[in-house]
Amino acid sequence: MQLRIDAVTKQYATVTAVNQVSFQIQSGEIFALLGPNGAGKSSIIRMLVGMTKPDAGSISVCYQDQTFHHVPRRLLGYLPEDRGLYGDKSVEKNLLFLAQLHGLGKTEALSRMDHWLEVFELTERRHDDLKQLSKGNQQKVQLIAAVLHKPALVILDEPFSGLDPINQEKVVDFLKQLKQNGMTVILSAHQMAMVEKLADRMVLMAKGEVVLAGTLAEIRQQAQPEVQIQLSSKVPLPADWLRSLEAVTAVEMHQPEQALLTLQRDAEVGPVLQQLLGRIEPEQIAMQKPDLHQLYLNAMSRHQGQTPQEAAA
Ligand SMILES: Nc1ncnc2c1ncn2[C@@H]1O[C@H](COP(=O)(O)OP(=O)(O)OP(=O)(O)O)[C@@H](O)[C@H]1O
Repeated sequence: MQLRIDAVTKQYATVTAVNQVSFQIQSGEIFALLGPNGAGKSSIIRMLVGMTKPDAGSISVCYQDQTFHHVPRRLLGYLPEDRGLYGDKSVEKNLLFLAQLHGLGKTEALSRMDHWLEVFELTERRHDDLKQLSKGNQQKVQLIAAVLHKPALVILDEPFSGLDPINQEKVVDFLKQLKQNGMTVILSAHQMAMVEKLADRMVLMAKGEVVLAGTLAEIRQQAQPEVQIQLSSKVPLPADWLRSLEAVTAVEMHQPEQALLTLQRDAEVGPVLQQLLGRIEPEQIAMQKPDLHQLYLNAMSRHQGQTPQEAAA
C-alpha cells in the first residue's frame, strides 16, 4: 500500500481548506497529520476515504498492482471525526454489526473482539448499551470497530480526543500493535507528546498548507536547527553577560539562577561552553533538544509572524 497526495486543493464556498498539498505515505508506517484547528486535516482525511473529492490535484492509492483515487472500503478502517455508533445497542452488538458489514464471520469477530476489549479494559462492559459508557469508553469501542476486520490501512481522525492520559497511552500501544500487525496508520492529532512516541513521519499543516514535513529528526532540523543550552547555577547568573556572547542569539531567564541560551545556527558549541565555564560555576549544564510540542509552537509562530508565547495562547 502506498498513498500519494499530489498538489491537492479543496475549496468550500469561500474557504480554501486544503491548498496545493503534497505528501506520500509508505506501507507499514504511522503517519501523523498535525496542525491547529481549521488547518485542513479532516478535509484531507475525508478525501482519502472518498467522502469528498479534490477540486484540483490527485490522490493515488496503490495496492497490489491496482491504483485507486481514494482508499477502497474493503482496505479501510476509519475513525471519523463525527463518531457514529448506535447508542441503544450493546458494545458487542455494535462491534458485531460493523465487523459483519466488512464481511467478517460471527465467530471470528467475537474472538477478535475478546482481545481488543481486554486490551481496553472493556470486557465487563460488552453487554452494556453504548450510551451507558463514558465518552472516553465509547471512543475506545469506536477504535476497536475501526480495526476488527484487519484493514490494510487505518485512518483515525483525532484518536486521542476525550481520553485521559492513561487511556491515551493505551491508544499509543494499540497503534503500535497495529503497525506490528503490518497495518499502515494515518492519524490526525493535537497531542504532540503522543505523536512524538508513535509517528514515523508527519506533516504539520496551517491554513490548508504544509508548513513542515518529515521524520521528527527532519522536522527538528527544518524547524529549529539552533542548539539550546540549559544552564543553572547556585548563584544568580550574569544575564547581560550571557546576552553579550557572540554566538548567543537569545537568553531566556527562567529564574535568576536558571537560563536557556539559544545559539546561532551553525554555531560551534565547544567555544561557547568554554566561555561559559570560564565565568560561571554551573550546577547543571545541558544541551537541549526541543520536543515536538515546542517545534510545533515555533513553526506555527513563524508561520503566523507571532512569538511562540503568542502562538501558544
Ligand atoms: N463542509 C464544510 N463546509 C464549509 N467549510 C468547511 C467544511 N469543512 C471544513 N470547512 C472549513 O475548512 C477549513 C479546514 O477544516 P478542517 O475540518 O479540515 O480542519 P481540521 O484541521 O481538521 O481542524 P480541527 O483540528 O478543528 O478538526 C476550516 O476553515 C473549516 O471551517
